[in-house]
Amino acid sequence: MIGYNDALAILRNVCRPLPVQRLACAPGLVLAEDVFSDAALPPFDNAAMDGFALCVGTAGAAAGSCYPVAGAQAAGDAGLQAQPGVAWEIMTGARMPEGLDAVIPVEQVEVLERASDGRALRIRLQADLPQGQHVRRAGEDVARGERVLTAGTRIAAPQQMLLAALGVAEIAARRPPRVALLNTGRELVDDPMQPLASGQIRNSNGPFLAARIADAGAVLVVRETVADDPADFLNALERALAAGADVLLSTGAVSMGRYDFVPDALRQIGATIHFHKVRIRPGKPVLFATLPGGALFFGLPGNPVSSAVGLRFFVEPALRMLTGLPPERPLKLPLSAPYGKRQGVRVHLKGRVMPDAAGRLWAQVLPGQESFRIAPLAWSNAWIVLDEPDGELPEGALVDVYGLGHLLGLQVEGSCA
Ligand SMILES: Nc1nc2c(c(=O)[nH]1)N[C@H]1C(S)=C(S)[C@@H](COP(=O)(O)OP(=O)(O)OC[C@H]3O[C@@H](n4cnc5c(N)ncnc54)[C@H](O)[C@@H]3O)O[C@H]1N2
Ligand code: MOO
Repeated sequence: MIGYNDALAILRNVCRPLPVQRLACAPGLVLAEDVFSDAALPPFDNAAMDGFALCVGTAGAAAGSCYPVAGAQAAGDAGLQAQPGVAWEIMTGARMPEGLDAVIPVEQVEVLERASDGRALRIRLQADLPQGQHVRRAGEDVARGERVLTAGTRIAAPQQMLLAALGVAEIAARRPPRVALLNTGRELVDDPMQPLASGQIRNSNGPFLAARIADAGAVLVVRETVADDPADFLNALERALAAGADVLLSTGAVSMGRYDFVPDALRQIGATIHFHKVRIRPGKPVLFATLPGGALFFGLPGNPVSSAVGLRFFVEPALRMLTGLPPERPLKLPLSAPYGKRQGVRVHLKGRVMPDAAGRLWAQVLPGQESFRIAPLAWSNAWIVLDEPDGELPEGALVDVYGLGHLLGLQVEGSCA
């Protein structure tokens, strides 16, 4: 049986990034090339405050100085040339009139004279005004030609904001992978309203994995439940491929039981099985294959937590490889209590990361680590991963911690005080 690192090396060899396309900017795309700005941000000098714009030079202007006001400049008004010695009323974001170099906020100005429409005609400064005050300079945020985003960045709202500000309509990117999910097992019931017959259980892996696949930046194109019949399974596989799936996932039927048909069914259609069974817990029977047309196939074990580990530690790294995201790195956090690791394999533990009263984070191994126990999974907010070999870990030992999803980060709420 291979170890996790060898399995990951096989994934790296097999998973080729999806083709690069020119696509309209949208959250979820992963940049395939660096983005350089062909505009400056801000695009022109503008006011950071509502007030009055003046030319004060390097000496600045002193409190008490008086100025006539030539007019008003609002956001959206085109540039204009200011005459020496006059002020312009100005609004936040308005283009600075040419020749003016400082803005005094309206709160620091006394209006000495107003027109009949209320417009200020003459002002006195109530504070000193240094050159450059409250002026946002062109290019201060982003210079023209600057590299603003690097290849391998996933577009989320902040990147979308930057690209929108720069007027970038299209990027060289990789689309989200398309994933199909087939849950196998004649015991499974999908309809929550359907009473369970003897021996039946509800399909809980299906909704869990569907939600996790969306969180993992992929698009679920097919989700089916199939009985323990290889022919039904292969038909469902065909439908998934016809729907354009890049990655196919199955749950169940991948271990040693009499009805564990997935490996044989895959061989029957000429799939290449790269590995089956990895030295991990839970999730040992995980299988990875390439289908004849090139689509990737992951056979996840049926036990609920085993399917979760299969998705998090095999499928999600593969999704990163397909989209050109760099490998994930775990956080290192201290264990909240001693833990004796005796499983003889790499383990993925349902964990809870919580801040103590001082705000320091601790990683707790939750009780109930068996792979059929889903209640502790619902209380977990992290995976604690302990690699081979075994050993006694004292309280405070630094361990590898992963968020629940590769794009979710660590979501810490509440406190254990
Ligand atoms: N003799 C051996 N038996 C088992 C071994 C082994 O090495 N030798 N491995 C065990 C391990 S570890 C795992 S994990 C499971 C994996 O089995 P399968 O992948 O073949 O899964 P099934 O037998 O179909 O189901 C296992 C378990 O999970 C429940 N299940 C399945 N699908 C769902 C679903 N969609 N929602 C909720 N629960 C599901 C199913 O009812 C079974 O209880 O094999 C061990 N056995
Ligand atoms: O490895 Mo199984 O996934 O322990 O239950």
